[in-house]
Amino acid sequence: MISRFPDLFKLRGVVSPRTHRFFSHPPPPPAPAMSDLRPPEHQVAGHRASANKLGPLVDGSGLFYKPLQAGDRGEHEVVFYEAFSAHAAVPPRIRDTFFPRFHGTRLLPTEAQPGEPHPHLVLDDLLAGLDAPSVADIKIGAITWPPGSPEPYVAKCLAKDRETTSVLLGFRVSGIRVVGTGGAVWRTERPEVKALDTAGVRRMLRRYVSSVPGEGADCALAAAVYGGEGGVLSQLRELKAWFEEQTLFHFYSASILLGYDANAVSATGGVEGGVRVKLVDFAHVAEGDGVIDHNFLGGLCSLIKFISDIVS
Ligand SMILES: O=P(O)(O)O[C@@H]1[C@@H](OP(=O)(O)O)[C@H](OP(=O)(O)O)[C@H](O)[C@H](OP(=O)(O)O)[C@H]1OP(=O)(O)O
Ligand SMILES: Nc1ncnc2c1ncn2[C@@H]1O[C@H](COP(=O)(O)OP(=O)(O)O)[C@@H](O)[C@H]1O
Repeated sequence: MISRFPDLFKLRGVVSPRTHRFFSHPPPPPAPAMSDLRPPEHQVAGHRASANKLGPLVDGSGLFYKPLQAGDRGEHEVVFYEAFSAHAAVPPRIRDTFFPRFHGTRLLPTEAQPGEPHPHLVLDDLLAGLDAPSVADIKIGAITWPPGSPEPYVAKCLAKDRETTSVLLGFRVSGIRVVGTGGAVWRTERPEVKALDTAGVRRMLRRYVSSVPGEGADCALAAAVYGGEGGVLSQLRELKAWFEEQTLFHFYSASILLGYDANAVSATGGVEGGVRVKLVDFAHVAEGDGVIDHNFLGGLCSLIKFISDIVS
């Protein structure tokens, strides 16, 4: 195993990883047929599956299949999930509330590589069961590359962090999809989100909880989705409390994924079935080494402030 962060294996309480154990976890459900696999309709950011590109797949069974990325990145993400899933010091409530459950890895056929099955992480589909998912992907941290990254990669990330709001705000919006009244879907385009400034980020966070079509933002759902018991704010604060303590992992380039069912927002407040606040994308997680993840924590505090301003 070649890993940029070999010490991740040495974390206390971690089950030692064996690589290429693509069928090593609790008996996996039967492999889906290629005809059942499709790119997730609700994906808002990241690499997308197409005829010549690998990307995540779903099969409607409640599972999300993320292809292992090239180089050591894919294996690194597997190692993270194995370490995190088994780590004795991770509170079960944090693991279960804020992270997708990991079901091991699996070789799957893909359209991009016919005849050459590719290993995929098998995760819970975080949007499963939502009738009309409104989704936001927010990449946390002013710095998005882990220590020890090769210089060209650092330069590429630094350029993106500067061009976007990452450096300034400690987070950037990577993609949003909102289901409005009547089922109309509004979603961001890549060039648009990349060009967002502070005012643009504020606009997007308002748009996410608005029911009007197009660009408008009435924030009609802000109290239900962002505020209240179990809303986004209270969950982010719970997550923040853990980040104020945890020194196990540094979550470079990870995103917070928000999800709610636009058809389940109650007029009297709250969202039936709750609002989902989850972390995704762990290809660049580094060892915490006894130090707080101030990069993630700072971005999280900044996001909390933006959202609480909208609620109030
Ligand atoms: O592959 P690229 O150049 O399109 O960049 C990916 C980004 O797409 P972008 O072009 O910025 O919209 C992509 O950005 P989004 O998630 O789409 O915001 C990720 O940052 C991805 O990094 P990783 O999956 O965390 O390793 C980025 O991949 P790497 O830069 O890590 O290769
Ligand atoms: N477990 C999951 N369940 C549902 N959707 C997910 C899950 N993980 C990721 N996604 C969707 O896929 C997108 C990209 O995921 P990510 O892990 O960030 O991939 P990449 O490494 O290509 O950036 C996210 O923005 C989100 O829309």
